[in-house]
Amino acid sequence: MEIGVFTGYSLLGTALALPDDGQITAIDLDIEAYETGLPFIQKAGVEHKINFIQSDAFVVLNDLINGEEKSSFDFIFVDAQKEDYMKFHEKVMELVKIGGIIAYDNTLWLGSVAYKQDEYEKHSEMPESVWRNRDYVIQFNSFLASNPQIESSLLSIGDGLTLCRRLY
Ligand SMILES: C[S@@+](CC[C@H](N)C(=O)[O-])C[C@H]1O[C@@H](n2cnc3c(N)ncnc32)[C@H](O)[C@@H]1O
Repeated sequence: MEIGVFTGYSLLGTALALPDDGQITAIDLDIEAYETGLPFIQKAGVEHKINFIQSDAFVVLNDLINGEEKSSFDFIFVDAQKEDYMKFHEKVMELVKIGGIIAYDNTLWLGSVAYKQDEYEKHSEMPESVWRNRDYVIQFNSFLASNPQIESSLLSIGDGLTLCRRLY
C-alpha cells in the first residue's frame, strides 16, 4: 500500500520492484497529480499492479479495517501529511502483517530534527513551515523508537526513511 502518491514517482519504483502478480493499493486525494504521472507508469508496463483510490486515506483505511483486510499487507509506505503520521500509525498497524514493514518518509525533516530548538536563528534558511512541524516529527520518531510493538530503523537516505517491522 502507498498512502500519498502525488505523481507516482515512488509508486512507480515500488511497482517495478514487485513481481508481475504483485498488487499495490495506492491512495491520494489528488487524482490530477496521479494522472500526470500515469503515462510513465503505463510506459513502464506496471499499471496492472496498481489499484489507485482517490480518497482521504483515513476513509479507505477504516473501510479496510472493517472489512476482511486486517493483517494482510506486506508493505505500507506512508508519505502524506506529517502531522497525521501518529494517526496513520494506529491504522496501518492493524493492516500490516506480523513481520511486515511500514515505511515513513521524511523522518529527518530536512535535517531539522537534529537542530536545537534555540538554533532557529542559525538555520533561518529553513522555511518557517519546516521549523513549525519539526517538534511533531521529533515526537513521532521518539514514539517509534520506544514502541515495543515494532522494531525500527531510521535510514539517513533522502529526507530520512524509517522502516518499522511489526513484531506482534
Ligand atoms: C509528498 S506527496 C507524495 C509523494 C510520493 N509518495 C513520491 O515520493 O513520489 C504527499 C501526497 O499526500 C497526499 N495526501 C496528504 N494527505 C492525504 C490524505 N489524508 N489522504 C490521501 N492523500 C493525502 C497529497 O495529496 C500529496 O499528493
